[in-house]
Amino acid sequence: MATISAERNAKYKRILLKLSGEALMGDGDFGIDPKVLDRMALEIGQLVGIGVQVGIVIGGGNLFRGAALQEVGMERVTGDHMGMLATVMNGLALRDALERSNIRSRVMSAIPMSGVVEHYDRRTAIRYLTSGDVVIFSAGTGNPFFTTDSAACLRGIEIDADAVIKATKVDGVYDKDPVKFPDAVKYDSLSYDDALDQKLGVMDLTAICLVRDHDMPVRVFNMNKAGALLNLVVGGKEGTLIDRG
Ligand SMILES: Nc1ncnc2c1ncn2[C@@H]1O[C@H](COP(=O)(O)OP(=O)(O)OP(=O)(O)O)[C@@H](O)[C@H]1O
Ligand SMILES: O=c1ccn([C@@H]2O[C@H](COP(=O)(O)O)[C@@H](O)[C@H]2O)c(=O)[nH]1
Repeated sequence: MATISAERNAKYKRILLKLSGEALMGDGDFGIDPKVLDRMALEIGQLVGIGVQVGIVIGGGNLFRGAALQEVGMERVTGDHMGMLATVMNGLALRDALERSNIRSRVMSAIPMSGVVEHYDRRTAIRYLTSGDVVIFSAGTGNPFFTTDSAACLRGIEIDADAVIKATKVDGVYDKDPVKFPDAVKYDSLSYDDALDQKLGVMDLTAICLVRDHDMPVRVFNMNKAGALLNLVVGGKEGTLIDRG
């Protein structure tokens, strides 16, 4: 059967996919573009179709970020709470798009929100993944002063994923921010220690320390490139690999 042979060929059997909240805006500057969500659902469905187990952490940068709210005068912890709630809204929107594409999915939240989404429980999440459901882990780590990159690495380690796959707007990790510096040079791979020493801004340093300490590989790729997610999951060369080198 095609599905079984593709599953055998997949390099990763279980992944933690980190989706940028900002990317959900599409061409807008706030909120959610339904076309972007539908495209994400299609690409996630391709993974499920070849038997890959998919956990997702979604960011909140399209709605609120605690640090930005603090800059305009709000107390930081309140701002972070708003940022985490933003990721729950994004998670609900993604679940809706997945289910419209007939992809079974669940939203779990690190902050209890009875009647809206399930409270995060690791063993239940692993059970859902094993049965083929996509699990969206929302509300970050549940704690202020963290980011969803850290949440993605944390959940990736907890669910024993084969890799954390960070979907972003750039096509990998560069020696400096490629959005600001057109002469930035891309890495095909680099070590955790290099990423930390060079303070590369593609992921926060807390997240990189966590994956380094648990030897969890991270791949950064451009989610606007059609087919890239499937390609990297079956072992194609996409983006940048961060590992122990
Ligand atoms: N050395 C670097 N290599 C690649 N990208 C970098 C680097 N330094 C900074 N960046 C920036 O990091 C961004 C990637 O982070 P991204 O916006 O996807 O994550 P995020 O802020 O965690 O997402 P969100 O909060 O929207 O969920 C890129 O758009 C790029 O501009
Ligand atoms: O564990 C967490 C995760 C996130 N936050 C807050 O949410 C926003 C949105 O997350 P992004 O990673 O920036 O997309 C973040 O800026 C924090 O304010 C949090 O407090 N704890």
